[in-house]
Amino acid sequence: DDCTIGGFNVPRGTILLVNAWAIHRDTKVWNDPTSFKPKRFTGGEVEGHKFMPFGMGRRACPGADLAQRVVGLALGSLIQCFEWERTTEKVVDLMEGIGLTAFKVESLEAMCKALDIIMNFLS
Ligand code: HEM
Repeated sequence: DDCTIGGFNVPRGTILLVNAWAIHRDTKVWNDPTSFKPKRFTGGEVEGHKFMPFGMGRRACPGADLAQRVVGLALGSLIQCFEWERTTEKVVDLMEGIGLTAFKVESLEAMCKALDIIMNFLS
């Protein structure tokens, strides 16, 4: 049906796209939005509820629980099983590119070496 959202009249049949990118960077919504502050998401702090990488509501991503477990597991395995080094002393450029998925403007180059514990496991 026709409705009003945030003061805007939205006619029935309109396709609405939620700009999660902008919401995630909105200073009215987040304290210091572009800073890396993992504590935002720990201890049930309020800020975590405003994070919506998997969408929200009825059509939210049904794979969110699986994805969050796999991302943590993959990242943890990479950190625990390998020693990582940068290829240069240059400060890592964290600027993101433009597109549908999040990628870096400058690709991250790194060297990794399997730790003994994982070498034993693999052999
Ligand atoms: C880090 C990984 C992932 C991210 C960031 C992600 C993100 C999203 C987002 C933003 C949507 C759209 C939600 C909306 O329309 O409001 C979506 C939809 C969907 N995702 Fe994911 N997703 C991920 C992984 C997965 C996985 C692992 C599965 C399946 C095993 C999955 C299955 C789906 C499906 C079926 C939909 C469509 C839901 C619908 O339209 O009703 N996703 N996802």
